Amino acid sequence: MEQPVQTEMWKARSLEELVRILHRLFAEDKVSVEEVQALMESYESNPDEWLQYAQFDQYRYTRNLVDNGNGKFNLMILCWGEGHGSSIHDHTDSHCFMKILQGNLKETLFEWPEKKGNGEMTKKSERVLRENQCAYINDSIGLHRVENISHTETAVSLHLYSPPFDSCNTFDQRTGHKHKVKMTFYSQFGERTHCAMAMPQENN
Ligand SMILES: N[C@@H](CS(=O)O)C(=O)O
Ligand SMILES: [Fe+2]
Repeated sequence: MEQPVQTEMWKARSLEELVRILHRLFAEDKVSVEEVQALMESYESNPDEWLQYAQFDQYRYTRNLVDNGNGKFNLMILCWGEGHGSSIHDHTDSHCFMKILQGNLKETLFEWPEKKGNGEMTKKSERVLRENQCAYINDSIGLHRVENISHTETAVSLHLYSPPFDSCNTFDQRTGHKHKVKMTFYSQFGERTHCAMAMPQENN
């Protein structure tokens, strides 16, 4: 009988421990997507540990930097008010892990538009991600839109991007046309980011 490949199983008992193990994994030359996903899923969300990073905005979802992973990854907490959502976007050739810390998020997958296309984008699938679940996406899987469809509950998610990036493309669902946007942090390490220039918050 074939033995299943034994990957090391980690359990992160706190957010701090999760960050510590992530640093260890990303210090290696090769990082396993499955291992990172399983590790992030193993952390049982405890609001006491992440509340300091969870800063909400009235109008749109916020991105709050938790750790810069020694340059190898960015770990951040995204806060979604009732009805907040992203546009359809790519992930700039990075790996993207998304774990739900509180509430539910709907993820809709789309195909990349045709090079010279000019029509409605093709929806591939949709699903609802629930507390403690960890999803994964990269550009070869496709594009996605993420939404907190609840009108009564906020949602909080933990995202890991490797390598880190600060811009991505957003796509118009009707035409497939893309538009490069810069992404900013609402807070970093628990401190509200100062906007030196009166720059509008340009998430996707
Ligand atoms: N990739 C998005 C969040 S999500 O909608 O996956 C971001 O980093 O802002
Ligand atoms: Fe995303």
